[in-house]
Amino acid sequence: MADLQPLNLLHVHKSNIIINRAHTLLHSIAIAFLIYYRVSFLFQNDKETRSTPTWPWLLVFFSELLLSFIWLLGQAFKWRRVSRTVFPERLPEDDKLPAIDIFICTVDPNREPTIGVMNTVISALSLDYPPEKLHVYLSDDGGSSLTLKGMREAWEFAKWWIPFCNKFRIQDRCPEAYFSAISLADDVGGNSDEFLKQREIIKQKYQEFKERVNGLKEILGDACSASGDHPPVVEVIEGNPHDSKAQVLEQPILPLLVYVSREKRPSQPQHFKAGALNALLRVSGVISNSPYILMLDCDMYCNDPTSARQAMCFHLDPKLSSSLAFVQFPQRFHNIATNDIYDCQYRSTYTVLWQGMDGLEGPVLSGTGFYIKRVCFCGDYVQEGTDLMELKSYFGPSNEFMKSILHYNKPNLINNRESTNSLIKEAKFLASSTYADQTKWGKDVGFLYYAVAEDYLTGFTLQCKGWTSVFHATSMPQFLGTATTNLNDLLTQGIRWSSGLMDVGLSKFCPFIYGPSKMSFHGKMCYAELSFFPLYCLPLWCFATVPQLCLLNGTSIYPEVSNPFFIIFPFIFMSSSIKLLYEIFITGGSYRSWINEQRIWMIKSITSHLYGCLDAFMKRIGMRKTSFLATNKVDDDEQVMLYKKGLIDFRTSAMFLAPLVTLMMLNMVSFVVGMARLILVGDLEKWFLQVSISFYILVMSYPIMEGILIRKDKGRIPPSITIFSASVTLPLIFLPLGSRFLMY
Ligand SMILES: O=c1ccn([C@@H]2O[C@H](COP(=O)(O)OP(=O)(O)O[C@H]3O[C@H](CO)[C@@H](O)[C@H](O)[C@H]3O)[C@@H](O)[C@H]2O)c(=O)[nH]1
Ligand SMILES: [Mn+2]
Repeated sequence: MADLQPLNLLHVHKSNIIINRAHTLLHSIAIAFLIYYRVSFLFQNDKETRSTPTWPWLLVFFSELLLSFIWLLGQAFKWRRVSRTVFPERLPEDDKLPAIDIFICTVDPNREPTIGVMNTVISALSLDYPPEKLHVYLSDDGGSSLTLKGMREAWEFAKWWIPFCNKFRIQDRCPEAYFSAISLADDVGGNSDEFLKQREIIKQKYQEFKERVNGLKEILGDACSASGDHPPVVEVIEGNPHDSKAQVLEQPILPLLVYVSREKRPSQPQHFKAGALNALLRVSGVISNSPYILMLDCDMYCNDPTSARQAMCFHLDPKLSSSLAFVQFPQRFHNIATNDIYDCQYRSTYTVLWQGMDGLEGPVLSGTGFYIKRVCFCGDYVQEGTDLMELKSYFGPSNEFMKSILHYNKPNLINNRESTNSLIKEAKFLASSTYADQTKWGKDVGFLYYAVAEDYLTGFTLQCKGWTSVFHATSMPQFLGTATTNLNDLLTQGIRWSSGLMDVGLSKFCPFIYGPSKMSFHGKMCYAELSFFPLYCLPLWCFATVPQLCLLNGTSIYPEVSNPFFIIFPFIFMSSSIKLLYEIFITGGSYRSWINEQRIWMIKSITSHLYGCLDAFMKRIGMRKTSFLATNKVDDDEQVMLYKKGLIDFRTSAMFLAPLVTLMMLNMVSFVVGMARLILVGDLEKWFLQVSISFYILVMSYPIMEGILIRKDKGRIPPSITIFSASVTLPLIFLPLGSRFLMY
């Protein structure tokens, strides 16, 4: 009887669907009126038209169309929002569960502190899953001896940590998080003497481990920094032979732990994270070859040890499993303040958008925190009767690797020293920088190399082939990462993402034209929205400049208050704002989230999305090369202090600050001039909308004004930027340009 009970349930959010569809309809009607108004104005031939310059009209109209188009694409996310429940207790016995390989990527110990990476490794080693079925691989793209030595230390500490977690059923299996948590009341161990005594011992061990890892950095000095020129290294971590076994009382069974650093040569393209993951796919193929793989960024530790079992509730569900490629868990972060000034929790992505896609073919592959089937990465090449030589031309020359893909579900575990040595030799060959030359790796096999948004692109092509995915979010986050908590990291990361997504949109992979595709039209709309949303930068730049410059030059580009079409504009604004507020409230946000999200959307569009789009266009015409600067995961005290106080840290480059400051000033000027007109001339009717836009932008720019005028801390806006904007960009570029160009 028991196996008739489902492993998971799907809940369709019916009332949400009704509200969303009704709103889409209403909002679309308003947009249709707006388009009618603009088009009929352009074709009018009366005196008024002739006296109004055409350029600003066209620019504003174009912006309205683009904004509406991206909005319309985004409605596909709202079409069918669903959520899921799992029943891990109904899973088969432990000995019937499939094996899992865990991949963790790191690249640079200076940007990604080793102790943090090791915490992720330890949390993965201690997942609540049969240890003989777990194999943890760490890819070190920097080839740093610090990471390798850190791993050996982590292994020693794990021998203490894992039995402790198992014995007292510790929930929080990331040691750093566990020992820095204030309340330990949730531990099953409670207050028993034995537990408290053990915890003290383990805490001491953790301190020593941490000191040793941090000490390594000093001992190794420069030798530990990341390099782009190093041979392949593959090492199975087995611990220190001098360490007497008697020290650890119960010798626990630990998962396999493997260090992999693929070969890198400056003359060879390395393809960043996608290249690292593909090397891991090959290496793990000949070592453990598990049918499922969990992928993690080095800062994403396992917060809920049961995530593997949760994922298996989908992968082992006979109704889903044949087409299911991956189970995606949300990216959540451990360092978010209550006032999330940078909107770095990606509330809308990991609630509204991914749940919406889950109601279609499934969410986008999100880089980290997903359990994926290994067979997905083989393309369609592994079929019965395919010639071995042909297979080698797709997958490369290794015989061992061929065996692994042809028997993908037969684990190839290490058993004796001799075979271990030959396996390691083969693994190094598979991790060499030329192994995949002239093969299908990166094109059809493994992670695709075409864009730096390798996760989005790879997941997209999988779904085009008919694979599906599942999204599962619970109130207890399965994984926790480090969010960017300063403007510089946020905007730098934003450039990479928007450039990577635009790369896809501008290529043959553009969701609307790529085929043959088994994806639904709604699914394509979602993918298209994600790859084109950086284009929001164009309308946002336009709305921040054109109405203002027109106001300064006495040109009205919106209907007067008495015009029947006037009402469309406030209606569209209110309708989208109220809808956003509704979504924020049903997903646990507040008014403050609304302001933060709107503000960060504006700041990112004006800066990183613009630069990201430019970067993508320049790569397209061959003027720039792809790059991937790993996000900084080290924070300094000043930055943390500013973040906790809810103050934006403006210590970033002028490239980001100058546009923000200049646009704020332009809006200030136009607002003041507009108000003066209202008072002196009294033509409120005519200027109401243009003045309101400036007012709204000024309200949203409050932190910028504060950063210029009020703040005295290190993170304020440097006076040089303010002076530069006030004396060069605004009076010498914007104002003259605006008066010349926009008046035709
Ligand atoms: O050449 C590289 C560059 C990066 N990484 C690793 O890739 C991961 C993600 O890099 P990070 O700098 O943290 O990028 P984010 O922008 O925070 O990452 C998001 O965006 C990436 C795509 O741009 C996805 O791959 C990530 O999973 C997703 O979390 C990290 O573990 C890095 O160590 C490598 O292994 N090799
Ligand atoms: Mn990251």
